[in-house]
Amino acid sequence: METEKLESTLWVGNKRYRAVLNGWHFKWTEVDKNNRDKNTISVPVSEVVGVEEGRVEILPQKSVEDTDKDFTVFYVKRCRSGGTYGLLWRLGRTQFSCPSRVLKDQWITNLRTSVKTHSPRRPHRLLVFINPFGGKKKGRKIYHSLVAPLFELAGISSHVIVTERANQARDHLLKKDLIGFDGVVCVGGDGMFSEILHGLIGRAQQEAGICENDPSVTLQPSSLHIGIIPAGSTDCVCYATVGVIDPVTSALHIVVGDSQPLDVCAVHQASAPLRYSVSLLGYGFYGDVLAESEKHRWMGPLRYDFSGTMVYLCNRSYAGIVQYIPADPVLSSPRDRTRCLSGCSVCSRSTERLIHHSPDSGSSSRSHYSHFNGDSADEWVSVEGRFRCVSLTCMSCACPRSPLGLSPSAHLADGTGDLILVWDTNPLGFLKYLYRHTSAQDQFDLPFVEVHRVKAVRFSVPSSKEEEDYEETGEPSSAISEAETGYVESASRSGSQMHLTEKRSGREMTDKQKTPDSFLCGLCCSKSSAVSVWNCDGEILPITEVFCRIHGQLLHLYARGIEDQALHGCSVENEATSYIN
Ligand SMILES: CCCCCCCCCCCCC/C=C/[C@@H](O)[C@H](COP(=O)(O)O)NC(=O)CCCCC
Ligand SMILES: Nc1ncnc2c1ncn2[C@@H]1O[C@H](COP(=O)(O)OP(=O)(O)O)[C@@H](O)[C@H]1O
Ligand SMILES: [Ca+2]
Repeated sequence: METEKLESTLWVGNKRYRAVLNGWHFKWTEVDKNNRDKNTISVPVSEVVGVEEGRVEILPQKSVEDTDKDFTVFYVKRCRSGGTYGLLWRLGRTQFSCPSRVLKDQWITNLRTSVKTHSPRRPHRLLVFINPFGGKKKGRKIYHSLVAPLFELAGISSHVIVTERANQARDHLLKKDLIGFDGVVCVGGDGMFSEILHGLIGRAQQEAGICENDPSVTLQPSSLHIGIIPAGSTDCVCYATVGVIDPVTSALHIVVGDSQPLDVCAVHQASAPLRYSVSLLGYGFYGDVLAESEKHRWMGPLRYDFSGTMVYLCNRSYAGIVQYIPADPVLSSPRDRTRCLSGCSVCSRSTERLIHHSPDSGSSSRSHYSHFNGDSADEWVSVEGRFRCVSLTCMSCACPRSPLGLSPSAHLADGTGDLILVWDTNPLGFLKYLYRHTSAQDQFDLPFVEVHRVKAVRFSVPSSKEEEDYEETGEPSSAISEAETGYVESASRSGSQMHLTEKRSGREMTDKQKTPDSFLCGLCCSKSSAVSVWNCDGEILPITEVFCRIHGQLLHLYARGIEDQALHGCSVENEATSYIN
């Protein structure tokens, strides 16, 4: 737009600059005494956070020196962070002096207009939920000292709710008036994010008159974006969508109005309410770790390391039948060694596919997905045996514990999930599998591990297992000991591949029958069970049988995916954790 263009001499300290605003970019180039150009700094106007009169400072505290020929521009500055794959965003600030007051007013007006024109998706009003008990219990401090000043600078007004109980945020989003809000901010961990996800998706279905419990309907995306300020224990959704766990970086992505679509897995259970998952839906090891960790919440984030060790020592595996509908292998593969980065072409192609193929009304139009006992049997692949863990994830699940994640080549918004089957193996083999999550070694290159890119999954327990479990205890995951150890061969992939699996019945064990493994279970968990539970983004689902369907791009986050470090020249900085300790 012509009116936004501006070019003049400006001063920064005692150095003279030629400053140019051309609509999309604001650049300033140092000019030496002989009028030769030196360094140029170029900022896309979409990354300008605010333009203020005078000489202004925001962090750590706001200060304003009201000089009439000066203005201050705040913008996004990138830094590399030690040990992570993404880029840290910091608030850059330059104080300019103009030759006249008129020119200063012109710069301020043109810069502000340019931001409005070229960055139209910025939020103006946000609903903020803070979980004061998430992670290291620093949610409130993180929000008020690091995030709120940035929102204020960007002219965002926020309504803040510090939760007083679990599910308060979900219930608020399901029932209260949300008119006027552009988005919802979650200050907490993956469990808190899950509450907000349930609230917003539920609300969108209510408003569209869609029955979300029907696995065959196409769900309606929520119109509100979600911003995540990481303040939890795992913070996997933040790490996998931004590349760093850093409140300032996340707040700046919210301020500039970034938009990252996200796949969501709907988890249908026969006799329990529908759940949604975006990070990990895990049975076996990850279910057991979560169940164990709930007893040690007082340990904070360390509870997962402690419980992970205990559950590993218990050396458990579980019988299961896994069925899945494979995704189109031509589009991508979980073993193609690519990574879903900002501007990912696989996800962009999926956007076109999803937009063109989604039914226009979005209401209860039928898709080819079947119900629990459904049809379209020819598409389903079935495997059966004993598993250390069965994991389904719509994204890489990268987190500080596992910087590349459970499935490093998974895509955030391609409408598929990755199903990881870890068959029963010896303790050393399983340790090798777990250990590979902490490095760049391929965790799928192990004989007892399979990974499939899928659209839907069913999981059940061979019928005798569950019946015996229920008969003895009245509930699926209670204290049933394991006995009668033998070996049977169970067919996988319709008999094309055979897996040697252990056969166990659900009868009480005598002391004589107890193996060293179950002795350990007696020590750490006081119970052992024939069935595990599901870990659904950090929430325990105490059932075994589930039907899962991936809904492509059902949510939008204020994020842009992990930025490729190679594409951005930036300094190295190790301050990811230096703000709040
Ligand atoms: C010998 C070294 C073993 C290291 C194993 C590392 C494997 C880590 C994979 C972690 C995947 C995490 C997926 C995210 C799950 C979260 O939804 C869930 C809840 O998070 P929050 O609400 O923030 O508490 N977190 C977990 O289930 C923790 C799993 C930790 C397993 C060790
Ligand atoms: N005020 C509260 N009191 C107790 N639990 C809460 C509160 N607010 C939220 N929760 C619940 O706490 C759980 C864990 O929250 P989260 O922020 O993910 O922390 P963490 O990552 O440490 O598990 C979530 O499932 C959420 O429902
Ligand atoms: Ca996906």
